[in-house]
Amino acid sequence: MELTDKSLFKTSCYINGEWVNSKEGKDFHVHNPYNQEIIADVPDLGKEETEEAIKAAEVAFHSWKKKTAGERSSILRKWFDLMMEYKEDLGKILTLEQGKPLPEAIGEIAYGASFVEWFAEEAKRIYGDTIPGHQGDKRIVTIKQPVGVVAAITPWNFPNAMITRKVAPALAAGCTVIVKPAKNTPLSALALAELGERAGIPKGVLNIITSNRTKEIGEALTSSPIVRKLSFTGSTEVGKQLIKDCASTVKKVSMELGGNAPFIVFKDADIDKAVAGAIASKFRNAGQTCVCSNRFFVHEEVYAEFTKKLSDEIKKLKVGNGFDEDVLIGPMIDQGAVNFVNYIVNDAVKKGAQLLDGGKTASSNDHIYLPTLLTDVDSSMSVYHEEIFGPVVPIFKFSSTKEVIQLANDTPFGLAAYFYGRDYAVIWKVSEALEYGMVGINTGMISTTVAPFGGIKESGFGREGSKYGIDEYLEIKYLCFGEVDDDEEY
Ligand SMILES: NC(=O)C1=CN([C@@H]2O[C@H](COP(=O)(O)OP(=O)(O)OC[C@H]3O[C@@H](n4cnc5c(N)ncnc54)[C@H](OP(=O)(O)O)[C@@H]3O)[C@@H](O)[C@H]2O)C=CC1
Ligand SMILES: O=C(O)CCCC(=O)O
Repeated sequence: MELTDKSLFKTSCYINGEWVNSKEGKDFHVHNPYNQEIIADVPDLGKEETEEAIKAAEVAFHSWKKKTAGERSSILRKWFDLMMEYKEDLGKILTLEQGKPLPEAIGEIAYGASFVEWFAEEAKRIYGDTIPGHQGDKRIVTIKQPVGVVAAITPWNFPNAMITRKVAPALAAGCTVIVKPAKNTPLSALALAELGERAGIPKGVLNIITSNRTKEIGEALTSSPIVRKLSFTGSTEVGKQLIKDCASTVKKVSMELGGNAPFIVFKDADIDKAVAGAIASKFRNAGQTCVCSNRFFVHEEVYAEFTKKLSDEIKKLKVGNGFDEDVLIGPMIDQGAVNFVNYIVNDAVKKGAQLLDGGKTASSNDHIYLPTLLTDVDSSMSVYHEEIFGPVVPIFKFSSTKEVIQLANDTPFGLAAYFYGRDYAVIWKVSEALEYGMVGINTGMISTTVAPFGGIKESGFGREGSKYGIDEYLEIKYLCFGEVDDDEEY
């Protein structure tokens, strides 16, 4: 892999403005998910280094919060500019450690950078209120202040954007941050820190801890009274544990957890558009995205047409090494992910589903799962209940709007939902009836910096991006001004 700037390939951690290694001299391997080759060794930090990072972030908080919004904004803006300048290099590092096709990886860098640009601007718009007093001698004002030291725990599926979506609003608000990236994809996080340093982020404001001792780091972050906020993206199971762990110090918490997105095709839908939307929403990152469509509900009158057209498109998807031209589906992140998708598909087939496409790994590479289409699927199968996190489309048949709303909502998750139809009376009703934080109507692509990203139910709480995203890193303080005696009349 050729980088225009080789110094972006960092293999040390970043704490208090220094590039550091493990005190115990421990490292762990980072693998290329396409061929399992070792691509780097990074520090396996523990509790001690985590506590040092927390301390550094606490010290830095006192000066960072005092910078003007304009000063914080211009540092963030420089960081954005550098990300865009090096987007090809950052994309290559991302593909190498995560596997997604290079154009998709570069797209993620631009997406990640867009949060930095957006929150550079939002830093200047942290407004308070004046509120009419409840008594004649009272004046009421609110101000917003940064919550303090933030911990961000991020996943491997978006190794760049899930960091910037948390760090940019935190820094804009005046908070300082400790990031623990996923152990599969630490290199993108370290490259971001390198560019952050070049942009002028002061020491201690952004700290990156890589570790193979996940639980130890998690406990050090969640038990610390200095850390006032935890923002997490990952599985619902881990999210629930982290919420419990944060209770002991009553931290402010944001959780962006798993999904089980329905994709509904009504009988009046534009079927070609629905097929294009299904491909876009399902196969992004080989299906390893929390907003990927998980269950496809298609009206019985258009079931055959939709299935045939989708199957034709699925056959065109090229799988392979993310660095090869025209590849649209790269490898799964690891063997565990391949095993899980295999289990989901085999369970469905055993219970009567028909396999129209895929259903196995590629003959050339057993970490690439072929795009898979299952029909005759029903609610007895795991594919109905579980987040697949892989390139599998299970199609269910429905006959009435009432029935499909019930099916769509029949899950503890509530992140994203999609539907295709033309009747605006139905569109409004369905939009309101779906118990999800985000709904795509006649589109399979909903993610953007400008809109609030987040879920309800067991998909979590809190919103990222948009004008709301910065609120997660702010506290509202209310000032009640009483009257001071003054003899003069005005
Ligand atoms: N909502 C989403 O975007 C995502 C959802 N998922 C779902 O979760 C499934 C499993 O994926 P997986 O990667 O295991 O997701 P996890 O939830 O295990 O990992 C996400 C992040 O949390 C960290 N983590 C895990 N356990 C702890 C802990 N006890 N304390 C502190 N941090 C912790 C991980 O660290 P480490 O890497 O060191 O283990 C990683 O940084 C997927 O198949 C998918 O269904 C996964 C990723 C993202
Ligand atoms: O799977 C995730 O958690 C990342 C969401 C990516 C997006 O913003 O669309």
